[in-house]
Amino acid sequence: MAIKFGRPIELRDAPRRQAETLAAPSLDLTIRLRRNRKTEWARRLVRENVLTTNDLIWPMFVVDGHNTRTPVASMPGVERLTVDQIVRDAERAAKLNIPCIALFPFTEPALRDAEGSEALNPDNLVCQSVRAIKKEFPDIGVLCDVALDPFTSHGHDGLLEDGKILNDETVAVLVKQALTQAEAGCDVIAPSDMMDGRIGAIRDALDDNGFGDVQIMSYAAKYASAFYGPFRDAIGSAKTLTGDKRTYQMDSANSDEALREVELDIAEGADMVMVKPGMPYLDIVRRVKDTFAMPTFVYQVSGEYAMIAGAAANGWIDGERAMMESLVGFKRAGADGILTYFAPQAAEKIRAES
Ligand SMILES: NCc1[nH]cc(CCC(=O)O)c1CC(=O)O
Ligand SMILES: [Mg+2]
Repeated sequence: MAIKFGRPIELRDAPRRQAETLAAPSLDLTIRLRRNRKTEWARRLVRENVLTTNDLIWPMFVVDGHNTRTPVASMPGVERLTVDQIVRDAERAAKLNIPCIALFPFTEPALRDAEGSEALNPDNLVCQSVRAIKKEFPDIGVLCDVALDPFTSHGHDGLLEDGKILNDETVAVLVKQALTQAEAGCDVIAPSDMMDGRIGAIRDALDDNGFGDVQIMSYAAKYASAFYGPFRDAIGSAKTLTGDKRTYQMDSANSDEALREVELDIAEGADMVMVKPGMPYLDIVRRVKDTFAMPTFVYQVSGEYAMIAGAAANGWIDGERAMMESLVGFKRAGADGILTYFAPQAAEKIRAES
């Protein structure tokens, strides 16, 4: 039915109802969208998007030591965990039915060097964690980030020469890092470095080395963002980072370019693609999902978490409602899943309400 000014065109010539009295004015509206919002049951009935526990990937920070949990100051409620404690949180994830966890290491400064060589140590914190988690909870998905920044003395994701990040030389190292993680038992390789050509190179190497079943989730459209600040505190690269990452991460003003990045990563063999950060880039999530119909993920990054958790801790917003609103917003934008530090809280809330 064609509609103009709130009155169906077919009804435009029909006699109008008289307003009852002037004291109680009544608009002559045939259509009132508020009817469907009147009651909780009706709101539930017409709800278009739902967040479920199946949508969640829980990022965790691992640190050397034993039986220790250290709060990350800029991420209220998030801690760095020793390997034994990572296994305890993996257990919590498994009990909450969260499908997948993501691992990020805090590397001791003494182990960092210009080449990020600790990334290739088969006994580094990430590999230790993967083995420990898989031993106790083989059915939970484990995702490992591929990039050199937790391991380099300069805090960049790649190899640095004369102030420049080398692309192809970095890709050669990332391939070795991915193989090291696959060897440890990682299920999903997630390159976050934004070098050109790394997805294809990693896919080839995985296939050639008997890891044909290891999935790749590409950080395909990753922007140079101020919202990564608390993460860099958490992995200890905030103070060491020289300069910024704008020669490899995307310019936040760009949208078409994100489609080109995603298209290439799909062509090179990505099984799943990701947009990062999340809340300021919902338009990118929507365009990527509509254009490629791929499993599309979004990372609600540390700074987004900090904004909500920090404001909530001050009593400025209702933290739980802001959390759920932000997460369903990703679903509405077309995301199939969300990497979020809120994963355990959100899963608990979903469970309590079902
Ligand atoms: N390449 C490393 C990496 N992987 C995930 C994040 C950020 C995640 C977050 O902020 O929560 C970063 C930081 C960066 O690129 O500087
Ligand atoms: Mg790319």
